[in-house]
Amino acid sequence: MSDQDKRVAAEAAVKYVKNGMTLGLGSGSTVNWMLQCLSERINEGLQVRGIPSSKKTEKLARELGIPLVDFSTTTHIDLAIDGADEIDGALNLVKGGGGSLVREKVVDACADELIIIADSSKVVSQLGTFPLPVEVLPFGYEVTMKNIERLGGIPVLRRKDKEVFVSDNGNYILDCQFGKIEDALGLHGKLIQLVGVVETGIFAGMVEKVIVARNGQIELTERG
Ligand SMILES: O=C(CO)[C@H](O)[C@H](O)COP(=O)(O)O
Repeated sequence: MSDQDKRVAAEAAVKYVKNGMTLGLGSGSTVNWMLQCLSERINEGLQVRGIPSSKKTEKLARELGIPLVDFSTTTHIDLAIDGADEIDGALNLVKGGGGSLVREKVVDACADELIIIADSSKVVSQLGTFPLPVEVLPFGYEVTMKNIERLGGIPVLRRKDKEVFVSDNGNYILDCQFGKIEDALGLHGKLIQLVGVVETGIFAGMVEKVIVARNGQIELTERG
């Protein structure tokens, strides 16, 4: 993991931002670098507006003077820029390490284009080393855990500072180990059908570009 590479990837992504765009603002430390780069361009005269995918992103964007727009007043996003926890060769992702997967998916899914930025530690040959975050309703979450176990997963209730982690939506996150994931969309399909599951951290078929920085050099992969 390298902060330098996160910044390099973030800078490369911001070059795709054009005047007048409505932007989906992802979440996480790599996106935080992107917000810094974006605010520098805004200070130089770029006019954009952002839709944040988490309370943390909203707070930082406000501090950096990035104009925000209420999601309820627009359904069109030109470009979303987000991070990831794992990226495979088919540009499928595992996301949600920061616990913002639901809002990220809502924002990313309605963008004309989604660019993922990451340092090279996020690139994997197969998804599944990073436990899959699954957002669930707190009500009856123990039953949901058992149902996830029946699908072959080992769910762990996420905690932060010894307290149960609560998402921006008031839900819990189960970090689920499934071993290597052969069929990302298939696994998502099974999980999302379980009562109590709100969303999974599998983002499949959503990404147009992945910008990975490795030792300061950019590697761009585009959906074929
Ligand atoms: O999905 C996410 C948050 O829910 C983040 O995009 C993901 O965890 C990557 O974060 P970072 O850039 O800090 O490694």
